[in-house]
Amino acid sequence: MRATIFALSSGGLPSGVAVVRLSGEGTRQALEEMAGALPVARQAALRGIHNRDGVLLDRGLVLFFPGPHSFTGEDCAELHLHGGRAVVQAVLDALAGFAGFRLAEAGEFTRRAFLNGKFDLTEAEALSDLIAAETEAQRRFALANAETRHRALYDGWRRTLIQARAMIEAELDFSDEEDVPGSVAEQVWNDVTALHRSLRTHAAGYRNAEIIREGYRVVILGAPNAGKSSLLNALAQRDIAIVTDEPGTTRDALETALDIDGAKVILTDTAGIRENPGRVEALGIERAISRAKDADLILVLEDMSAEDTVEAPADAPSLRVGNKADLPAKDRNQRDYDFEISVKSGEGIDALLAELRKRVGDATRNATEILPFRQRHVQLIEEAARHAKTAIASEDTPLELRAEELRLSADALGRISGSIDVEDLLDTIFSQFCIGK
Ligand SMILES: Nc1nc2c(ncn2[C@@H]2O[C@H](COP(=O)(O)OP(=O)(O)OP(=O)(O)O)[C@@H](O)[C@H]2O)c(=O)[nH]1
Ligand SMILES: [K+]
Ligand SMILES: [Mg+2]
Repeated sequence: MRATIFALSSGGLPSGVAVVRLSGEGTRQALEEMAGALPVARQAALRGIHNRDGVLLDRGLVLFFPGPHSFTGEDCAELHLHGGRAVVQAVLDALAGFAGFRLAEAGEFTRRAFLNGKFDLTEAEALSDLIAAETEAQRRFALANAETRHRALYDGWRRTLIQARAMIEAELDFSDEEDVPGSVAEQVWNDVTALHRSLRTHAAGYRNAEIIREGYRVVILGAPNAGKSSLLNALAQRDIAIVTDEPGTTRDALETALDIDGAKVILTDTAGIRENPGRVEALGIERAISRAKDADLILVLEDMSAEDTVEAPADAPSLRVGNKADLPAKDRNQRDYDFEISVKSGEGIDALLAELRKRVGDATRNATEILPFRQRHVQLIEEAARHAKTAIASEDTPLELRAEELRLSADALGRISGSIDVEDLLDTIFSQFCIGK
């Protein structure tokens, strides 16, 4: 018999209310013994909750969700307790005393729901994202993904591949006969070629999903004393980085997360870049350059009252920002800035922020599009694309082998949403969930 699992499903204690969730065959027995008779299905009942020796542990709401119409598909229950540590511990201890009961592992409720066909893998992953969501864009994206839209897309593509393979196999079966229409194969390869293109485009959308889920990365780069740390503090509206008039103050990359119009932005302050740095500083500069290479936007900051300049790494999107507009400028007409600001007086900061807003908004606008949103998805899409490509490209290869490539391509797509066997993936996927989910 499969264990009955239980866990505290609500957040940290103490809290106003704590919800302990159960799932499995033993659920009825536990409710009967701990809370008297079983409550009416899906209706909250106020009950005394006892341990197995009949000692009252708490009074709270008890809900019973008989399977299969429950979250996991099994018999489930919720105990809404007073959110004290001792209350919750006593109830968990009592539950652990039933034969065949144990604490749920991370993501185990959702895993059971998946195994019982309550939703597919991408939906399950989206639920985990919904719980992790901190910004509006993350919430919207996760909620839109917690529908069958990924499966619908991938299953549609799989059908195309399966159809193509069927046509090729039909052609093989009839190849001795004279009246096989020769254009069939051509149409099939056109379809697969179009599909291959769609797979590549879809895979490329991952970067957008990453920006929504992980944040839009802005890196501030510049010579020592340009005012990088001052700018970070100004944009974050908090004193996060140390500011002094000593060049080389910041030695290491320093990150902070901002919420800009509902989107997550990771702002990174870096060590000032200069020739002949000290040993620690040199490491900091290396790190600054490596962060800048991964950035969605680099703010190249320059002290307009000083001589030092820094070049942004090629092909990274960047803005040239001149700082210290409050001071007399040095041969300024030779320099060309996108923005001139003074962190000290606040001049120009709003305009810079407006530009940031616009760029972040553009990058996260497609939070409602269907994008791959896990590295896992991209790997499988790329695998599918590779097999499709091999099938298309290898004209000299026997048709049987090309048909096999189409099957492999379809299978890779099927593994994304779990339409085909994914047993081997489940441990990795669900272990990233939280306990009680
Ligand atoms: N006058 C003036 N001074 C500024 C302005 N912005 C920053 N400063 C000053 O410039 C000095 C250096 O500022 P930081 O923010 O530490 O510069 P940084 O680029 O982080 O420097 P490092 O970490 O050493 O590379 C400090 O004394 C700041 O107060 C500004 O807009 N105007
Ligand atoms: K400094
Ligand atoms: Mg600094």
